[in-house]
Amino acid sequence: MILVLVETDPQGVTLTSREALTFARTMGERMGDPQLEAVAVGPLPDTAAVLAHLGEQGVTTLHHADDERLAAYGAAAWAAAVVDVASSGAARLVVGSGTPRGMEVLAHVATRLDCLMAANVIALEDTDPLTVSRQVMGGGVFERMRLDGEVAVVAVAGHAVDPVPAAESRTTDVRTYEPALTDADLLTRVVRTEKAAGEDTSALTGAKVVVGAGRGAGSADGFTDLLELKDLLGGALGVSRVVTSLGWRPHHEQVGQTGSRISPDLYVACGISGAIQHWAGCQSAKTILAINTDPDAPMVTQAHYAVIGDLHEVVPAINEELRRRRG
Ligand SMILES: Cc1cc2nc3c(=O)[nH]c(=O)nc-3n(C[C@H](O)[C@H](O)[C@H](O)COP(=O)(O)OP(=O)(O)OC[C@H]3O[C@@H](n4cnc5c(N)ncnc54)[C@H](O)[C@@H]3O)c2cc1C
Repeated sequence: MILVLVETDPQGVTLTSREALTFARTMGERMGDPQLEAVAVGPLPDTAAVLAHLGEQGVTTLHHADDERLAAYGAAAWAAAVVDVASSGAARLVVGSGTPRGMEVLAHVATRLDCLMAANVIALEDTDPLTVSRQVMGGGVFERMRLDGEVAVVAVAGHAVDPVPAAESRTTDVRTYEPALTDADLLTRVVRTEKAAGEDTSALTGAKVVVGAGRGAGSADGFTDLLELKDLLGGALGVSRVVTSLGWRPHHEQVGQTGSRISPDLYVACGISGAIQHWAGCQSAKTILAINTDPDAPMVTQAHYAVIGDLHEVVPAINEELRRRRG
């Protein structure tokens, strides 16, 4: 059995957990172990939506740890709940998404199961022995890792795969259980959660088109055409750290290792050099168009398409053409 720890939100199973489900299903199929089960811990915001997502991914059973002591997140308690299912079901793999919570819980799970763990995994290379590719150093370096053991824990890097539905959807059975929790499991618990004011990154991380801007914008006043392009394409603005450090744009627009990770269909990177820390946040874009005066800038050499030129000339020309075509 392949067991996936899923995180939920009011829309059902989170995007990164659905990605982890797709990844786990593919692993199971290649390992000859297609039995895919899920575990969710604590209250579910919308059970029907969660089950719809799980059924679509081919999950046969949802193990729901429903215990009031789990209402507040705590890594050790969540891990105890996951280990309960993994041990009783003899899971061969425990998979989850590489979110901060996912990583934290899975690290506890691997310790409790005394088994191997690979984090930031982006691809399955081989099944015997289990070999995966993973990204490190903020996505700038790729490693191949072999896990010589019977059971393994895998944290899947965000946006490494698309959440593709299974060939056949399932009706997912729900098994509610109360995991065995010790006092020690409950020592660390979240007591309050609050959103940082003005730091809503959802428009950027969920955008299908992102117009990126770097130092090449020139100044805080240099964004007018870039913002117009963003509006014409129905997208979001993303910027480099130089731009936020200089105070030209707010931090929640930053893309990269210390900003948001984006995976749009199109990333138009204007006046951005493509430093490794920026690349870490945009490398999952399906198509990258770089606009830059330097033909040797890493963003240009790694992009699918590039326009070599001054963004203050190129972007207004694109905007004009888009407006003309739209009449
Ligand atoms: C620990 C750490 C974490 C970091 N995290 C991040 C992060 O999350 N995100 C991030 O972005 N950076 C991050 N950085 C900073 C990163 O290393 C780079 O310094 C930064 O990404 C560079 O921003 P930039 O490309 O806008 O500027 P520059 O590197 O100065 O590049 C500007 C580019 O614009 C081009 N250009 C200039 N004028 C024009 C013009 N008129 N038209 C077209 N092109 C023009 C130039 O040719 C150049 O390629 C981090 C650094 C560290 C050390």
